Amino acid sequence: MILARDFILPYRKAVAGAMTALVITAGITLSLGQGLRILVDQGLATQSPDMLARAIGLFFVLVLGLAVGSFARFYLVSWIGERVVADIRKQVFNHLINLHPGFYEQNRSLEIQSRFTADTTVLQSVIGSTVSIALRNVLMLFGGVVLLFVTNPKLASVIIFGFPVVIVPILFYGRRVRKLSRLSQDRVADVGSYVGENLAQIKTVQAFNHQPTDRERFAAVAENAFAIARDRIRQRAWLMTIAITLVMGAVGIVIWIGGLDVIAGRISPGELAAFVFYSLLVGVSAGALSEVIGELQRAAGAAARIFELLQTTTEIDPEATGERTLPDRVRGDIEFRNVSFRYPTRTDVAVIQDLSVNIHAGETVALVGPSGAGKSTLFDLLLRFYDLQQGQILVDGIDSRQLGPAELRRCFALVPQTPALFHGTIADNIRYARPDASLEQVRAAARTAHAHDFIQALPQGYDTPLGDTGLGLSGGQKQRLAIARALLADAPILLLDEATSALDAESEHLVQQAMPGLMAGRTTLVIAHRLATVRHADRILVLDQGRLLDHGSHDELLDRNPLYARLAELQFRAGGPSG
Ligand SMILES: Nc1ncnc2c1ncn2[C@@H]1O[C@H](COP(=O)(O)OP(=O)(O)OP(=O)(O)O)[C@@H](O)[C@H]1O
Repeated sequence: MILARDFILPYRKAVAGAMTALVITAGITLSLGQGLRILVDQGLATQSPDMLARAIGLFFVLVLGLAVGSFARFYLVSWIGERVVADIRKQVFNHLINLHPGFYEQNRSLEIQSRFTADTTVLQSVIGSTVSIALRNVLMLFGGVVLLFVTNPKLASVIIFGFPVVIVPILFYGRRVRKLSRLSQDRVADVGSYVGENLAQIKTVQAFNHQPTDRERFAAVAENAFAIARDRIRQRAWLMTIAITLVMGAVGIVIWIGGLDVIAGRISPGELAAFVFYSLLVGVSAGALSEVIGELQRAAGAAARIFELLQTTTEIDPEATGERTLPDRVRGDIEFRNVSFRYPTRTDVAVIQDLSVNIHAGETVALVGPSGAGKSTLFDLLLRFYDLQQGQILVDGIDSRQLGPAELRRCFALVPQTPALFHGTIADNIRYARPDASLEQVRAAARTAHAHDFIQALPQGYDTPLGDTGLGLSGGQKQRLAIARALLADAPILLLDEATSALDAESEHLVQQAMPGLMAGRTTLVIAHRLATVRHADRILVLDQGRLLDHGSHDELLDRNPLYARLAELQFRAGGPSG
């Protein structure tokens, strides 16, 4: 299996060390019974302090061995668990971050996140402890049974016959407890997600005075969790009671039968003591094994889910290097040649239909069309998030499919409609495309993007940490950060998706002012929502239902294209200084 081959085999030395420690500690634990026998028979029964001292001496040697062995076992096994899980997490992340974006449309990212964290944690606890507990107890169980027979075959036979009577009820209740504890964990997760959802939306909750309803609903969730937990506790209490009664009852019977043998002189007291020790050991190991079996099954499930993720193949491999490379200075010519495209999840709709257009280096082209016309899809295709079914997209005359995705994407800087900000400082976010950029370069980009002033006004300036989603910044400020990032990326082609309505007039004015600096010397494709943008564009492409209806300047299109005239009237908000 992949787990053993790819992840555990590299650490075979640690595994061998752990196994050795495991066998040694199990051996010592088993030999403690023999030590006990010597202690009772030679140390105590002979009433000789010398013999007692020797027996105790042996005992301490064994204990020392056990202590050292347990240290090695615990350290090595836990180390392997943590090491393997760190490797798995890295490998899964490296795989996920390269998967084609389409994958995330078919799989909920929350689900994938839970595989990533919860399932790897299960694996970690299993590799880092459960497997070792299981192996140790298997060794103890078999060793214990063998030594029971070695110590006293007659009593051992009594135990073996009595074993099922003790173990079957314990297994039965053990299974019920396990089932209930899984249910109970699920209910606790419900409690967690209910709290998480409501706290994340706290303003909506309070604005609509929804607290009484939430209190009631949450009470039900919490009470439900309690009810399941109560059942589990009750079963567990029964399990404990039955286990103590049966195991101790069995021990009592053994002591009784064995005691009679001791009195009759058929066996020594030490033998009886060792025997009781081994029967307890066997009982405890069997109990422990029954507990970890469920855990091992859970781990098998977790491993399967993780490796399923690793085995999904990416349709567009960003690591792949195509057969061609671009020159150092890309001019930024783009050509769509008879491009047709359907999304893999919805093959019945042709989102782009036989689209051909030439965009020249340095040109600013506005994409305009009703919602769903396919404007964003063109960006996705340019960035090769999806592959075309028909036609070609050429950059500087080279078919983009002949370029490796990484080679292709270095030609583009993207400013999405909702700017994506990441955990880190403002400077980190601007540096996103060029992590090695100096603070001076970051500041220069921010100045051109008209972001410098508001950044300076923040208490920590460029070192202000942003929350996961850029919490604490206005829509316009986020947009200008995204522009600064694109500026610093310094790519020959700019893909700009204008925000539709997130900006107030003032921010929009600033964003508009930042535009010329951004567009200068670059080929710019902009999904336009503003009059100012279309007026400034060299050319406007009018799209409808995946087709290119027309192209030309604002005034030409107003005259001759009824769809454009309608869009111009309805859609373009005259934001910022119009041209
Ligand atoms: N990932 C996807 N899977 C399947 N269909 C999609 C996907 N993304 C978009 N579509 C469909 O493709 C069509 C074009 O969508 P696209 O987002 O390109 O339009 P748009 O012109 O950018 O619209 P808007 O201005 O509303 O953003 C729409 O009908 C949409 O439903």
